Amino acid sequence: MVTLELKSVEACYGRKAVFAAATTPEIRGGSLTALIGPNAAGKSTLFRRIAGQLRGAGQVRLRGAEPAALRYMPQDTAMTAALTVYEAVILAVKQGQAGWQLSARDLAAVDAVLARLKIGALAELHLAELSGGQRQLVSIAQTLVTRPAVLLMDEPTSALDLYRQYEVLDLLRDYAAETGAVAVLALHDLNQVMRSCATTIAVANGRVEAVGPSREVLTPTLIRRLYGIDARIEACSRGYPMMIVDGPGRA
Ligand SMILES: Nc1ncnc2c1ncn2[C@@H]1O[C@H](COP(=O)(O)OP(=O)(O)OP(=O)(O)O)[C@@H](O)[C@H]1O
Repeated sequence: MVTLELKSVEACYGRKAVFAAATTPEIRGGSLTALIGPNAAGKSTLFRRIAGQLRGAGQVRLRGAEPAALRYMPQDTAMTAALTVYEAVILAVKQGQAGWQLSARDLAAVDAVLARLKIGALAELHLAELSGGQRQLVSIAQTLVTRPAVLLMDEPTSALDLYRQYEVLDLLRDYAAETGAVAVLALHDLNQVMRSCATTIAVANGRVEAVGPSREVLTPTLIRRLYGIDARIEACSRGYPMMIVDGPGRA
């Protein structure tokens, strides 16, 4: 079982502290965890701190996996446009590996991830030729190809059409269930969170405001506190909880 836990974690840029002491209970692998909060709340900053790109006091405790088995997919992925899709995913396989030789296993992993994301037909295209959504799917392929034990994905569905958003979330949920990976996704769509993510971490104003099962955390009270929005939680025709937005909260 892979788990991730934050103990009084500080995350700052120079003297500007975004989090002074973020603490969570153990986040267990095997299902998706949402990281939610308003713009500039610190979601990307917390990912960078967990991924080791920012330093600070406190402890990021990873159990059941090595730090090298963590992959962070930033919101804006810089891609070298001269590469083809296939080459870009190969490059992701070789990251952290010694040497440039490709094994049959590496090639099979690339083929498998492209097939799973249904982008095999794009393999020979250059990244510059892709649409925004296609580029996001390639980033997801690069993130998943090494089968990481910990995934931190910053708004992984933001450029995808509605069908693809749900397809990718289902794929990530299946991946976490199959591998036992801890998978934390920063998401803005709370309906997607309620449908796909077992656990939710809510952040705002440099604090972890709530952590727990999504259905318990995502209450109208919390939504109003985080976003200033009046909302109700009802059930859709398939029984999933749905947030109905009534509008900005009245003073
Ligand atoms: N490189 C940086 N240097 C200094 N401050 C930064 C830097 N990156 C982000 N910040 C600041 O840190 C705070 C948190 O930003 P962050 O990008 O983590 O928010 P977020 O929750 O991911 O927002 P969004 O939902 O808009 O993507 C903001 O006040 C932002 O201005």
